[in-house]
Amino acid sequence: MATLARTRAEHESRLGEQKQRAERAKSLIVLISSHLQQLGYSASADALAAESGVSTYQYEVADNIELLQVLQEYEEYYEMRFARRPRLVRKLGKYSEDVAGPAGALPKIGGRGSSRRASAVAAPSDEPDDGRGGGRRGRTRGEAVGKENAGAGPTRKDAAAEGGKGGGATDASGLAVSGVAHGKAAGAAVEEDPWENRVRKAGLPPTMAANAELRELAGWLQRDMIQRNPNVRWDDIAELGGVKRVLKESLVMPLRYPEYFTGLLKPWKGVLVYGPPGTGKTLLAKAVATECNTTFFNISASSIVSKWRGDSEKLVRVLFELARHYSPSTIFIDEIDALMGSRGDGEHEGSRRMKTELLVQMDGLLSSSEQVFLLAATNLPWELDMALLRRLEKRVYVPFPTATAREWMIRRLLPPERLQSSKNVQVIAERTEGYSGSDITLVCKEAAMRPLRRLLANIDDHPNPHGPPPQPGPITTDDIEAALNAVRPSVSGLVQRYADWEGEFGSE
Ligand SMILES: Nc1ncnc2c1ncn2[C@@H]1O[C@H](COP(=O)(O)OP(=O)(O)OP(=O)(O)O)[C@@H](O)[C@H]1O
Repeated sequence: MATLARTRAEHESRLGEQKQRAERAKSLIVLISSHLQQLGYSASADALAAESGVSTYQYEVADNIELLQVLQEYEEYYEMRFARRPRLVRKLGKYSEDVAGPAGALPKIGGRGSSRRASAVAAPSDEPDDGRGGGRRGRTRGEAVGKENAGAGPTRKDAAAEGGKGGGATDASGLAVSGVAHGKAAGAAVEEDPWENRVRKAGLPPTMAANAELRELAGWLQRDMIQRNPNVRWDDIAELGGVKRVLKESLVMPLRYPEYFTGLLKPWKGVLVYGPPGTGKTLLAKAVATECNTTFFNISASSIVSKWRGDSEKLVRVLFELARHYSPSTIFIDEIDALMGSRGDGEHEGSRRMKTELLVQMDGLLSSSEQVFLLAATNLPWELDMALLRRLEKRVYVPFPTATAREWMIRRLLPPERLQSSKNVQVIAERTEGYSGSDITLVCKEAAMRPLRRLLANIDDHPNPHGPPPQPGPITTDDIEAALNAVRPSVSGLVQRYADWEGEFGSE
């Protein structure tokens, strides 16, 4: 009954999402039509109405809204978040000349090549490295598509949220595919992705395909937990050289050079990264996934516990079975302490069974040569079950950032042209000892927000939509001071405890 109720609730939520998407698509057509009309392209606007089937003449754009403004606000948001302007379109080289016709001619809407063009919207910058570390590096093996899809910034949590919203699209083979193709929902470039390809081709293991309950669990994992190339490079992560080395050695190199990792050197199957919250553990997992090009299961333990409480044992079994089926695979379990805290007397029976299942599955990995790896992250390693700890053969501490790492992060977030004085970078770096990477992001965001707040307090309520938007002033020393006072480090006082635990259980 519980399963039925859940299925019904999910179905209703999917219908709601579909309706919202259809509404959004209609609004977009009306906005584009209005924009075309403003530019005098009324024939194109008529063609758009005819081809889309939206009776644009029945709608008007609501007050204070227009396409240019929507784009402008997106640009401002992006710049505030990622400290650089988004690149909205780019040239397609020879392809563009083939399909676009003479310079200046509007492409036929819905015609050949239009989806390629639309897909380039919101592609991240591909400028060469600008010295702030945010630029693009040359593409390497395994990096094929993610640049277009992922942008430089969105986090796993963002991506998971997108996946959650993505509904339950299934392809002809009954496979849930929308989560595998996050980029599609976002309207980003859609090209063959090696992981997606692998998942599609492999379908479901026959035992799962034949069982409705297991199919449901597999569908959720495929839809919400398999992540496309997360597009985080090692160079996007400040310092942490020792941790990167261990992760490369344990999870990346064995896949690239399996011939070296045999016998005594057979690869580690379980790696634990631990340390204070916000220090980059999830980023590191994404870098592993980007580098290895494995099928990447990005699991948040708390989402398993909250969504599949009663079925979590089965879910764990299905997870590992799918990972084997789509191997090479990396299973990243974030907040593993939520799943595998120490076992106590008052523990719920279902939870006990789920933990036992995870241990059984880990044993299966450790004793096999299958290319399936478990990467687990926790903020509180001392709360982990000892039996699990023994199976996580490599344990690596992810510490708070050093002054140099902090300075590097701040330079990326607050480029010099935003600052009244470039000395402010050092001021923040010196004053943020004991802050995590995510605390530093908050400080920089708060500092950047203050000039914008001043601007918004005095802005004209009816701006000229065609004029250049007013720009916020520079971030002043007072803004930095206020931001440092407003954002305190989210964790303090545990450094010694981490050091003690590392001394006893660490294995770097
Ligand atoms: N070493 C780093 N280099 C660059 N950015 C970092 C680093 N550490 C943290 N950050 C910033 O902090 C944010 C949070 O990092 P992340 O989610 O990887 O931390 P976490 O250790 O997994 O946190 P939690 O334990 O709370 O899940 C990142 O998105 C990034 O902006």
